[in-house]
Amino acid sequence: MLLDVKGLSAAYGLVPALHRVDFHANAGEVVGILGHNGMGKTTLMRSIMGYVKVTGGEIDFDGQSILGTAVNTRARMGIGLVPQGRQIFPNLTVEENLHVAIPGKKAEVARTTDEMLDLFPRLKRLLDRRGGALSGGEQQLLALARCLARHPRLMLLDEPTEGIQPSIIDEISDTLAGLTRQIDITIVLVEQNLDFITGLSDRVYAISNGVLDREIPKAELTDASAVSAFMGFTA
Ligand SMILES: Nc1ncnc2c1ncn2[C@@H]1O[C@H](COP(=O)(O)OP(=O)(O)OP(=O)(O)O)[C@@H](O)[C@H]1O
Repeated sequence: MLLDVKGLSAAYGLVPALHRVDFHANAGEVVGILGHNGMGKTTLMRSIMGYVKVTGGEIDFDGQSILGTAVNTRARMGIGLVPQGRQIFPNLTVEENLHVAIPGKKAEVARTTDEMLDLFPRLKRLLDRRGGALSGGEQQLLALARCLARHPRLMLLDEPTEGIQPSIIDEISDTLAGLTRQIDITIVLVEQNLDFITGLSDRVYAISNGVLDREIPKAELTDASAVSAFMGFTA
């Protein structure tokens, strides 16, 4: 098991956002977490990355507790986050956006940039374009490349389809599916898009009002009313 989250709770001041969340991801898996707006998806991703101070529970990464460690430490251990809204630099070019994400000397930066362009060939012809002038889908590819440039073992994806045209969503899905075949990576993604999540994930959980403690059985994922019940089971 690469990531094991046990009884994780988090709050904003006195307002609880996560209640005893339990889930895990095995090495090489794609794990999807489905939830409506405001259910705690972003808080969960940011808690695992270390941006949100948790109030209880445990997060083990590769058999080691990472609670209380800094974001940088978790990044060095091999955890990467592609944040909601992508947060690329709008005034830097695609190439510059990649370069600022890659640690190391010039040769290492050039080598890793080439590696990312092989994984995301669509970015090749966009290298000189400003981040702010990319479409939502292109920005998402760049955000994925920036995260992968640090060679994480676990990639956390916060709503990768948000604000992206349906036709490009399929391309993002194919790209992610291709990645899992090309490189050694474990993915945990949070989403509201059922088709996207079921198309990509080996296992799917639902989060509702900060509660996540049950996996949705595979057979139920094709039954919209069963999925709705899972998504609202604690409401
Ligand atoms: N910085 C904050 N301060 C106070 N409350 C917050 C903060 N961030 C989130 N919340 C609250 O915590 C709950 C969970 O929010 P979160 O952003 O994790 O949900 P989400 O599932 O990612 O939603 P969305 O899909 O809208 O991004 C919500 O009730 C939200 O209003």
